[in-house]
Amino acid sequence: NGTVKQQAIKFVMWYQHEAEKIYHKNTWYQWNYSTNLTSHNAKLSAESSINTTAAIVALRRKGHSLQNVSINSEIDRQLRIATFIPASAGSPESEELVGVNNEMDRLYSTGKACNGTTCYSLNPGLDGILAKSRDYNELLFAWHGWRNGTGPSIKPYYIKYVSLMNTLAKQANYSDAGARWRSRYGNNSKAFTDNVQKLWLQLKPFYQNLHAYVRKRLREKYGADKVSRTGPVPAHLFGNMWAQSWINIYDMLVPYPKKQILDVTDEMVKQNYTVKKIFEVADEFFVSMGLERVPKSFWKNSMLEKPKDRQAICHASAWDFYRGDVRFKMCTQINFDDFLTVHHEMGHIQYYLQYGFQPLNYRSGANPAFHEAVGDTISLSVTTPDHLRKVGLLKSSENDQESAINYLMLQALDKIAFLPFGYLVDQWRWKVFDGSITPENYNKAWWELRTKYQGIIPPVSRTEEDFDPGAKYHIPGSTPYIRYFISYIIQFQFQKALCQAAGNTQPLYLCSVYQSKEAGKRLGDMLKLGRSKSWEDAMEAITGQREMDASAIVEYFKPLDDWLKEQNKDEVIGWDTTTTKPQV
Ligand SMILES: C[C@H](NC(=O)O)C(=O)O
Ligand SMILES: [Zn+2]
Repeated sequence: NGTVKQQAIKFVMWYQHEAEKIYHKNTWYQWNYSTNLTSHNAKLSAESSINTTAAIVALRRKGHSLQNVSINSEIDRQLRIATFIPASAGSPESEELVGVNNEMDRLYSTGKACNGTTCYSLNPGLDGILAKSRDYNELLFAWHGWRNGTGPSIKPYYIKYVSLMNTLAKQANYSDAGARWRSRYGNNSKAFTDNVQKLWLQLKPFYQNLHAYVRKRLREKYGADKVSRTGPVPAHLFGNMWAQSWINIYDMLVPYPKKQILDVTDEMVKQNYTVKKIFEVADEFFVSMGLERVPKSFWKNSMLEKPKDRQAICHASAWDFYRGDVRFKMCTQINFDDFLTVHHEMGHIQYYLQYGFQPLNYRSGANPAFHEAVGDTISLSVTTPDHLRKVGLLKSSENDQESAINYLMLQALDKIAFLPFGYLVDQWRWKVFDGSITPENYNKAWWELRTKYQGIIPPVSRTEEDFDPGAKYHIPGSTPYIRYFISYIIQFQFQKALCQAAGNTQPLYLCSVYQSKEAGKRLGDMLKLGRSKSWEDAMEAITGQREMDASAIVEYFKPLDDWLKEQNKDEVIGWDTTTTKPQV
């Protein structure tokens, strides 16, 4: 009954429905471990990963029970479109890898730094010290303590992880795990890494301009004996555990202190903001553009605050359980950092909702950077002075040039400060996977990259007993990182396109697409594609261009770059890397 094609499609529809149930169940076991880090739950999560692959393989085989060769080949063709099974899935190495990843996640998420009997976790705790303290030695305790409490215990697992990842990559016909990760951006790895390097070189002068200004301010604050005039800066003074975002030291860097200053954290605390309120503000923005609202189940199923009675992975993440079940896991605090993170994660949730109707294989970002850019693009509108006034988080209403420079400085401390770190993490990891960085020089190679790109040095000497990459979530968490570097650039491309769609006539940095249904349609149409089309097609759908392009971020920050050039007339730009020895 019915043609071969119709019978095959009927099977694949049934297959999708069954497969969604299997994936939903497996996701729950991973969620169960991430929100309750017991060894029992680790075992269940590893078992579930193995059972899932076996169940999916069995499900596909059901199609072949139709005993008709032409239907079977049509089914295989349809299945290749509708879903995927990693070639290495179900192998003994993939089972061992799940166990190693679970243990590294647990070691990272339960890491502590103690002084005497008082012990601190990262969140809340050490990240708050890095954000608020202005005491050189207190900052040093938190920075050094966190690295002592994570790296060394993770390192042996990491060495095992690298070899398993490479074995599985080879089973899937990749030269190494880095090549497998880069393949998500297209099949020309060299062209991809050349493109990414080109973007960095375009933005490096601006970063060094910002670095020179911040170094001067930190030297004024902590003294020339701690912060040299021409060398790299001690890594623990930037308000962030990895010196990847400098917004928490904005108060030391405000260009015009007498003019309007955004202090979202202060306003949120004053207004007794709740965690739920932050999520509602973010959700409402998407809805105002005609995009999807999060389902009711989201509020019931999500973990929005750090649990009191169990250990959880606090690094924020958004989860697609399929079947319309989308969730959040975050140890949210009431501050600007987390206000931005909530919008970032709500961007992932929006993508899940928009491509939820696609075949399983297409329910993913056009490339991983697209997934990271959605929420941040919306944040560019949400954090404009105009919108913060609308939601009551900014009281003053000046919009002169000096207030604009104050505002652009805050944005640059988040977006420009991040670029070298976003770029270097996978420069290190790709070399670890291809073997040019070996366990004997993991840490030395890490700090060479950190000094070369970020212009920072460790405040205390480091040895190969340390494993500082292990003190950054994404390394033990096995989450690729170049996606964030690319996202920080393409999100301005997206914002420029959405502002055009919304009929914006203001300078790009003042544009907000709040309530613009045209902008919502432009964004929604691209999100619905998932990865059913190439990322170049998706980029064209939203911007009209087919490549990643830094001109939008350059346009957005131009007034600040000009201002910094003026400020840095007598400063040395860049840093001499001879002084990689710590300042003691
Ligand atoms: C930029 C990156 N964001 C994320 O993990 O969501 C980070 O936090 O390091
Ligand atoms: Zn993300």
